[in-house]
Amino acid sequence: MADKKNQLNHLAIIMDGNGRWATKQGKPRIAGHYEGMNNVERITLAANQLGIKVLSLYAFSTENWGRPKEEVAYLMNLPVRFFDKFMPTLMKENVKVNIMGYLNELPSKTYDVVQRAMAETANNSGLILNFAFNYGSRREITTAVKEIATLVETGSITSDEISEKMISQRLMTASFGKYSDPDLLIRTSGEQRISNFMLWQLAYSELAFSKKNWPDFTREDLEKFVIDFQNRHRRFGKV
Ligand SMILES: CCc1cc(N2CCCCCC2)n2ncc(-c3ccc(F)cc3)c2n1
Repeated sequence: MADKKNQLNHLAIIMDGNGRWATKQGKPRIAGHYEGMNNVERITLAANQLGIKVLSLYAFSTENWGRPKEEVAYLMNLPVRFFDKFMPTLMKENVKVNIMGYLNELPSKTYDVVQRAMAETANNSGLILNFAFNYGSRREITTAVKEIATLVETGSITSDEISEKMISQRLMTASFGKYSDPDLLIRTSGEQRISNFMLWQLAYSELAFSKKNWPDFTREDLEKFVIDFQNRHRRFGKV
């Protein structure tokens, strides 16, 4: 009997190669970020039509603050431009926006627009578009460990009661329930690194890499990766 196809419920993407895309076009790096933003919309709609339930996109890591301040300033305004341009489409396609990260560290204008986007789409029941924004996985796990250590210190729980489930429930993906862990991670640009993205959640995820830079990654590319994933034999640590 043929293996049954894997169900792709949660797709994660590290959207890399935007600066390189721009350089190849003889344009400034920020032109790559802008085109990368437009591609977020294209791939979000494609993922929604493919029946994917959660799409996690690594937009800005806690390490990205070290980039040139002009570039950071441009990036901090991208969410404003994204929602100005795409919120009507997101609402029409019933997409629910979630932002995971240390949002209280964002500039107030950026913070306000991401909070408004989550509020406006809160009742949508389609694909969850989950932006990792000022997010870092080691910091996320460390925060969960500290919370659990406090529970032990105060006698609320014993250390024997600490479990993987207890840690998972204290991560920023807890609200996704059975879809909290990506089934597949795609990274574009040819780089093959995880870069402190969803380290706990990716424990059993399939990994795939595209040599294309993010702005060039198309719906057709996505469909090929989805078909490849469906035909993989997933092991979850077993033979
Ligand atoms: C601030 C980092 C950043 C970079 C970025 N780029 C640039 C680099 C990555 C490739 C995609 C385009 N995008 N694209 C959408 C957003 C976005 C983030 C949050 C949100 F609520 C709505 C939109 C975005 N954010």
